[in-house]
Amino acid sequence: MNAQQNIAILGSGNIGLSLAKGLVAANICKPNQVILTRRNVAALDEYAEQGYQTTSVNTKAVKKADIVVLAVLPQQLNKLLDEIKPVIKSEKQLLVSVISGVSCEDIRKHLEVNVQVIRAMPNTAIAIGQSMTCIATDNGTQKNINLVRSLFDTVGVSIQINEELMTSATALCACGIAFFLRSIRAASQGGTEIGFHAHDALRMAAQTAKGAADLLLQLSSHPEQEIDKVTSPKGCTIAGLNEMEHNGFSSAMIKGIKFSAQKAGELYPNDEA
Ligand SMILES: NC(=O)C1=CN([C@@H]2O[C@H](COP(=O)(O)OP(=O)(O)OC[C@H]3O[C@@H](n4cnc5c(N)ncnc54)[C@H](OP(=O)(O)O)[C@@H]3O)[C@@H](O)[C@H]2O)C=CC1
Ligand SMILES: O=C(O)[C@@H]1CCC=N1
Repeated sequence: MNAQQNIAILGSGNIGLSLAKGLVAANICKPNQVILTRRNVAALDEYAEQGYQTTSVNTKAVKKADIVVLAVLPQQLNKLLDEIKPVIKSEKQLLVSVISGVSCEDIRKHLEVNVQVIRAMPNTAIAIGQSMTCIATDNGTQKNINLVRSLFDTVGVSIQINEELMTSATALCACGIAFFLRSIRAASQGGTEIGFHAHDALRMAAQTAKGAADLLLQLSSHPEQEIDKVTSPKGCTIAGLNEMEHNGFSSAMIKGIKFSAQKAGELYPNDEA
């Protein structure tokens, strides 16, 4: 982004603020180029103090912005689109939606404007530059796809996928953060049962999980290849692994991800009361 461009984040909650922090931390833009909105604007006071623009008036934010990020809940989207409809100009703004379960076409149909819409599915690790972000569009130009990918590449890794896979990407990557966090938490609880203080157990489990992920990412190897290096014959690793599998470890993760993806496809429309 150049110094004259602004990005509006409509719906500055968990993911909207994580995105804002990530973009500023990566030096993509200054806080004063980011316009944060939410209805309870007082909750954004600490961001206003840091130099971000804040407002509860979405139309004001859209008018100033080159890139408009939609980051409300699926059930809050229709009201938001009704509000910004009069100020969306197809030739001016690029819409980026991080909203789960809402297609580019759903958004254009509601706005009745042929604006470019690019979907991005990041996760909360975006705040520390470690997101896995999936990008999809049905009408974005290559130039704008490249722009959006370049934004998300500075705050993690992005890939472009077909739009029909976005609900699957939501489950695997966006919800996935929670699934891996819960497994680290479970490992730390096991660690406490076998003798470590809770804070030590959590740190040890988290660093071990990071090492496991980096083995795959840095060596481009397969999990089973790395597991084979850990499991000594008649050893304690295979004993522990098999006990976990007898209790449904892999099956629970697979079923959870499938259920999550199904739910992601059912989130919209379901307007907030
Ligand atoms: N959390 C995550 O890890 C991820 C979430 N997503 C998607 O991002 C979206 C947001 O999720 P999340 O950040 O968790 O949800 P949050 O509830 O934390 O954030 C939504 C924000 O939108 C604001 N909001 C609601 N209505 C309006 C409105 N009309 N105008 C302006 N702001 C509004 C709310 O504040 P207020 O009530 O004050 O208006 C709230 O701060 C969802 O669609 C979700 O599917 C995608 C990837 C990852
Ligand atoms: O739980 C949710 O619905 C959102 C979508 C992805 C992450 N959080």
